[in-house]
Amino acid sequence: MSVVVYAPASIGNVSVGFDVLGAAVSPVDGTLLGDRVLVADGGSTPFSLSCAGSFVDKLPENHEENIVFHCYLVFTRELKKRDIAVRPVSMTLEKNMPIGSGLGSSACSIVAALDALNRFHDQPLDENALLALMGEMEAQISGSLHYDNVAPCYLGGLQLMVEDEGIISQQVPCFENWFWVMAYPGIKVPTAEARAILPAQYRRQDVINHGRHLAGFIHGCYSGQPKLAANMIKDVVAEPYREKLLPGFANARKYAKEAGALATGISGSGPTLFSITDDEAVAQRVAKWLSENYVQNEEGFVHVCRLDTNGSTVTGSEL
Ligand SMILES: Nc1ncnc2c1ncn2[C@@H]1O[C@H](COP(=O)(O)OP(=O)(O)OP(=O)(O)O)[C@@H](O)[C@H]1O
Ligand SMILES: N[C@@H](CCO)C(=O)O
Repeated sequence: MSVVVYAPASIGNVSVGFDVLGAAVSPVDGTLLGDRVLVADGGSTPFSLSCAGSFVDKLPENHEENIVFHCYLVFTRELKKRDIAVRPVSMTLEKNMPIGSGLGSSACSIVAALDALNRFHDQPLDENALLALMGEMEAQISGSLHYDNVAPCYLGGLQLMVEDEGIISQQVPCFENWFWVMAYPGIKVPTAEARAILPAQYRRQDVINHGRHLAGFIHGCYSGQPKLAANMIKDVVAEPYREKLLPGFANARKYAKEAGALATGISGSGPTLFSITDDEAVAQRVAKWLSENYVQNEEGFVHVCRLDTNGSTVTGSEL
């Protein structure tokens, strides 16, 4: 028996909810924008890991530094705590996501690995326990606990972190007709560095605006007011400080607005940007412009996406 799990790209923060809001996305043309992990019977070897995929060269050379190995360690730790037998596993990571991109690349590997390990063992951990482990792994990589990539990547859709009453994250309704244009310029911005440049404290007016924007956005989503929700997509917490890490971001946002996009922001800690529109022609026009003007090298790409409401999914038993 073996299982392959696909985990999609995600947009941390969605501009308006620093560390507490995230959205999973998938390209409309069916391209797999996410990592896949295969877990198969390891036979007489307790654990092995091999890696493939278009971004395999960007992974740490030592497999013990790969987050997938650490996922195996924490998963087996949890099984041992519960007196559940750990099976020998042979794992393969298909690394399709650029690292340090703002697309939740580490979250893709973490979610695909833990979901696949759990399925291979007949789901001994429930959704919340597994999500808590995913958060632990993301914190190990970025230096702080935030679920805004792993939660949408695992559960799908637009997710709000409530982190109370035993609930980590819950889904918020969003607008099915929105296109999310994702543009990765091809340069790297490490999450830990993009967090280190943020202020430790904020002015009262910024706190008020942040609360107004996030509450207004969630209200717009629940009351079916797309224009209000889109107008609320403004970031006073991270974007003003991170913009300098993203060459051409201000220009790109200006172009997208003139072209008719509803909102544009930094995806996670960047350098990927997202731009929202409800008009496919606008999405294609913005995507073309971003390909020609925001992408900096051959590693960059642009995808027109929809919200991925599935989150991580089984794609079969072979890669
Ligand atoms: N399987 C893996 N996938 C991605 N990064 C990994 C993996 N294993 C180890 N790493 C390391 O984790 C770090 C990930 O860095 P970072 O958090 O900036 O990337 P990211 O997850 O792509 O960021 P973002 O969430 O903004 O997309 C890198 O140092 C990378 O070498
Ligand atoms: N909320 C996180 C997402 C990083 O992937 C940040 O903006 O730092």
